[in-house]
Amino acid sequence: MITLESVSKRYSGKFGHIDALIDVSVRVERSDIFGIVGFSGAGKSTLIRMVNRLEEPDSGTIMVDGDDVTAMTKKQLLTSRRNVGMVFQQFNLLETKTVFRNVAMPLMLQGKSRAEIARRVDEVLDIVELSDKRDARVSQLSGGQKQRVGIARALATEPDILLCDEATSALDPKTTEAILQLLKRINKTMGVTILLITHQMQVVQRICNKVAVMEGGRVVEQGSVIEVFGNPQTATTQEFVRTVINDQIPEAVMDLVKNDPRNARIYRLRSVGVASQNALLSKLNQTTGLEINILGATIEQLEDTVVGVFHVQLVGSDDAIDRGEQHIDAARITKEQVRF
Ligand SMILES: Nc1ncnc2c1ncn2[C@@H]1O[C@H](COP(=O)(O)OP(=O)(O)OP(=O)(O)O)[C@@H](O)[C@H]1O
Repeated sequence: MITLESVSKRYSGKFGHIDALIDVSVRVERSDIFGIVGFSGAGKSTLIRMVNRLEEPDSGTIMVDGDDVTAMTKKQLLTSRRNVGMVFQQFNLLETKTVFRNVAMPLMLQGKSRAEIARRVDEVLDIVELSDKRDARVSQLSGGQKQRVGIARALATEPDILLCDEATSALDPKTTEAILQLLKRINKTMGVTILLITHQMQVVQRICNKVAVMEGGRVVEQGSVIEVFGNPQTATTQEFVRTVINDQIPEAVMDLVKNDPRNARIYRLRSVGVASQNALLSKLNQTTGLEINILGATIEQLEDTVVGVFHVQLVGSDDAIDRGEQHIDAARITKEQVRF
């Protein structure tokens, strides 16, 4: 549905150049909620702006719904943009105009009739649950209500794709959650594909099914949210995942372990689904006779499953611990020895 293939973009200026995107390839399927996460300056905004050609790539191709965006004429591009709604962090609304007027704007630009505009605006205001504010001025609304207007405006032209540029970054946690649930409902009930950029992993955890992690203009990791959260490969991804799933052993626990004179090893285990983890630990104990101490555990829900990080101390002979390791590998649980 949206495919970026080997896209690169360099900004040049007085002080040299910046490679904002380096050989970026991303594939968003129909009905995905695809999150792009990264620290400031990673290239997220540049990437999302490529999809409706607010930015021109230096090289690579960008396909939206089978059409090559980079090869479009101005007229074709205008038509294509109607199919791609955009939601902004700072809302980008006309503050002194009414909610109705703001949402009507893209339809007016399309030359729709007054009756058609009124019908569609009422329809989308109902979707974002803001019908009672139809005639209020935007300046009188709260941040969350403003973002609902922004989403209604983006949906007015009945797009198949919604691009969200840090859509919840200016909102408090409760309002963020309400807006995220609204986006999820729009995705599920209307089948709208959502591509969003964020620096908050919580946003990805709450609503995305796929994620790409960006760093220094490159996509360093991408996949299903469960794959990436369950087994983050790069240091940057691990840092982001850690903001949602704590994978550190509490210091006080570590101190106790350090002073334990017995032969032992500590492992960080990552698993998808709790059942597998629980079964493994009891099996380990039964078959190897190891003493197993859980030093910490974090379990977080992702989509319809859970991802867990467990720290376990295996106490016993080296031979028994080696056999324990084999059981862990056989259970397809990702393990990493924690050294101190
Ligand atoms: N128009 C521009 N001219 C020059 N450099 C730019 C321009 N736009 C972006 N950049 C640079 O390109 C890099 C990527 O910027 P981009 O805005 O895409 O990152 P980002 O991940 O969206 O960051 P943030 O979360 O802070 O918005 C940065 O180093 C930025 O300074």
